[in-house]
Amino acid sequence: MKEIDQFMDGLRKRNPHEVEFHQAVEEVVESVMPWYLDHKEYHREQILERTTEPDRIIIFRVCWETDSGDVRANRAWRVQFNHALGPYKGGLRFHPSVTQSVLKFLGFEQIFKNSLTGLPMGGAKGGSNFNPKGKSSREVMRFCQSMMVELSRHIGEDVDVPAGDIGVGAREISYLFGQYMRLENRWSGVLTGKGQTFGGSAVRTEATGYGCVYFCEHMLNQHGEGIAGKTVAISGSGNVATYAAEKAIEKGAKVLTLSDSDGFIEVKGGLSMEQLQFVKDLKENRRGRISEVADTFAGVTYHADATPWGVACDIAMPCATQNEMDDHDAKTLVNNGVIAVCEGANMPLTNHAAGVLAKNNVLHAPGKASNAGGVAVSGLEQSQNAMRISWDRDEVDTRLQKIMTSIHSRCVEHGEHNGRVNYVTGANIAGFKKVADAMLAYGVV
Ligand SMILES: NC(=O)C1=CN([C@@H]2O[C@H](COP(=O)(O)OP(=O)(O)OC[C@H]3O[C@@H](n4cnc5c(N)ncnc54)[C@H](O)[C@@H]3O)[C@@H](O)[C@H]2O)C=CC1
Ligand SMILES: O=C(O)CCC(=O)C(=O)O
Repeated sequence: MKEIDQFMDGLRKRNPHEVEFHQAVEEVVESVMPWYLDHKEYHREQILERTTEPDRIIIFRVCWETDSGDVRANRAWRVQFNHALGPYKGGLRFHPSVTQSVLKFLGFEQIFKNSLTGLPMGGAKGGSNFNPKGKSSREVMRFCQSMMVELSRHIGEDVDVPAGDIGVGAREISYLFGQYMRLENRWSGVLTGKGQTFGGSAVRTEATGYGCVYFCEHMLNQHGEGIAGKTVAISGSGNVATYAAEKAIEKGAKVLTLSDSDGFIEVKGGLSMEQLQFVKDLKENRRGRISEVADTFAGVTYHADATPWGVACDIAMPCATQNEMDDHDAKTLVNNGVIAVCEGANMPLTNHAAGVLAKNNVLHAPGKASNAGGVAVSGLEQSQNAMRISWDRDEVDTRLQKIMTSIHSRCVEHGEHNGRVNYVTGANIAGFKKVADAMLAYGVV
């Protein structure tokens, strides 16, 4: 379509070399453009141009000392993308692959994901190229404290509320939060994903993985299928992957794989809760490699330097990182009879891989819909903090399930055609429309 090509040419010129950002925008623009051109009021007010330009990007140096007294300098960013719907909200990522392009793609996705939750949250993302792997907890603490000195000037409970992402879990959020309190001399719900004894919400840890399975179940039910008895290949072994596995097992599915950046484990009989508990301890506390699971349990095979997508399964849940599934992987899954791909990670598929799924009628839930459970419970954590109350586990889980049901309904509303739902189109239009309407109401700002 000529309008898409023209728009993308301009975006690439304005943001040279930011390939991940180009990819995320292209996916949204391809879904939204026909609808956008039919709605002249958005077009006239240049809403697409404005939503693809971040409100601001803060870039700063983070200096810290290793345990042996050596000085290190990392780069950190906060991309405050769009706050039309509420205070900026989105995670922080610590990984050597973090660049401005990666954080712009994540911040851009976050705008529409947060819109889909129905909660008042704008979109942002941040992080650093700091690599926590192999660092002691004291080194991680010093890094977090130093990062917060600058970050604290740009965030606040009504301004911007960061949370975790890859490499940022309960330990890092606690160090960041402790330092923020020290600097500001007051308690506030400035971060989410906090420990439950100091303002964190029940179910936040589990929320992204659980939400992904809730969404997957709706998607299957909508098309006459169920989740019980299905085989599931999951990638990753971090926060999202382990809690997606937990909920899938609870619902009677058989989880065949988990992975990390070195390789994957295959459990032909299906991962047991005991094995999953071992993985959680391995990754959350001992910070070891997934191969250890195969060294410990009979019936578990380790495949080095490989991804799980060659394993025949009914459902694939990529829960590790961006572009972890390419068109070759997607073709292999299709040839092996996959019926659904449900994204736990952000943008885990290349746009070509998504094209292969669409061509072969595979149900495909995009992350901005299926992994929105995490930020949704973060939004509930903000509400609890503001009201100075805390809901119990059942209350939060019930609210999470309602939000995932509502996101699914909105995808159906905007993506259904002849009884089949295109979830990518549905999620993009539903998420975009709400942001666009708010921006129209504000005038030219
Ligand atoms: N934590 C959350 O609440 C949310 C996370 N996400 C997304 O889910 C994905 C996973 O995040 P978390 O589980 O929070 O992070 P995590 O740090 O707990 O786990 C990341 C996992 O991905 C694996 N991984 C990282 N890079 C990899 C690579 N290059 N190849 C293969 N595996 C790799 C790691 O080994 C680890 O198992 C990310 O895309 C993140 O943006 C999305 C929504 C919310
Ligand atoms: O909980 C949050 O605020 C952010 C979660 C996140 O980073 C994401 O949805 O990708």
